[in-house]
Amino acid sequence: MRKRVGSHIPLSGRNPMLQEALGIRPHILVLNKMDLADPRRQPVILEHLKQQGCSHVVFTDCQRDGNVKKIVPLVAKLVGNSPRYHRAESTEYSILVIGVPNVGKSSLINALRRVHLKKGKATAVGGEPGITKAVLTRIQVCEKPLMYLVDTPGVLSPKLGDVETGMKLALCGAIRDHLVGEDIMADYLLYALNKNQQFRYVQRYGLAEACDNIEPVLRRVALAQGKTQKVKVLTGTGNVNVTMLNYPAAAYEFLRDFRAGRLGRVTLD
Ligand SMILES: Nc1nc2c(ncn2[C@@H]2O[C@H](COP(=O)(O)OP(=O)(O)OP(=O)(O)O)[C@@H](O)[C@H]2O)c(=O)[nH]1
Repeated sequence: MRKRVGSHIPLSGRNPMLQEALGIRPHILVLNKMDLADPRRQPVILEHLKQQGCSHVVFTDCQRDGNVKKIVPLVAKLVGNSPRYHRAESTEYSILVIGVPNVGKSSLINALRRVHLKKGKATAVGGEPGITKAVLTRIQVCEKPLMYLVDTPGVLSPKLGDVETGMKLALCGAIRDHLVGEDIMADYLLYALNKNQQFRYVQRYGLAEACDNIEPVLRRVALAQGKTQKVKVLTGTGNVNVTMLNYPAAAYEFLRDFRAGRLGRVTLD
């Protein structure tokens, strides 16, 4: 069994209840989107996870297949080392992929298929007739050893520890933007970028210097990206069309830039 969270949030993305449910089952932690996270933080993160009893960790980039090759041998080794899973009659592996929404679970399956089967988009091979595909569908990802993955819908811990954890998950797309509010998320993102000393936004948006105030940042984003809207204003002498900056659209753009790595590599935890 296996689970994964994003490299942006290697700690906040983990679900304590899953940790418990996994128990002694062999599992590895895949930290995907490593291309978006700060590589200098990797050793500290690994050490922290090790202290929590999580020592099988692989950082991956599923868009460029980075480190994807490491997964199958590690899974085979862990299962091989677990006496409970030694069943001579069966040599296939069925692995569950668990992770918060948007972390790249489907992308991992596709990447594994590209690497091991030289095939692109995943096709379901073991769907039981009559059972909704979305519920449980096994997808072959490797021939030797014969390995299947079962994709699961993204799961979130029913109780998020604190507000900041929720914000980090939202920034990574695990919680729908509108539920939190793009403006509040943009504000938190600016705080997080400054805290991580990641100042690429200053140059990208043509700001004079780093700042703690979201308003001038969004103003620059809106101007740079042409995020304006015409608003009709009623005056005593008739209606006037005024061009206003569209701050919500600018906030959305700011979040998109971050998620695409255009604001630099950041590890939020
Ligand atoms: N930069 C980067 N983006 C990635 C990587 N892996 C996946 N993505 C992107 O992340 C987004 C979500 O990927 P999915 O594979 O759909 O994620 P998921 O976990 O299956 O999502 P849910 O089904 O909602 O739980 C997509 O836009 C992917 O292109 C990666 O390693 N690096």
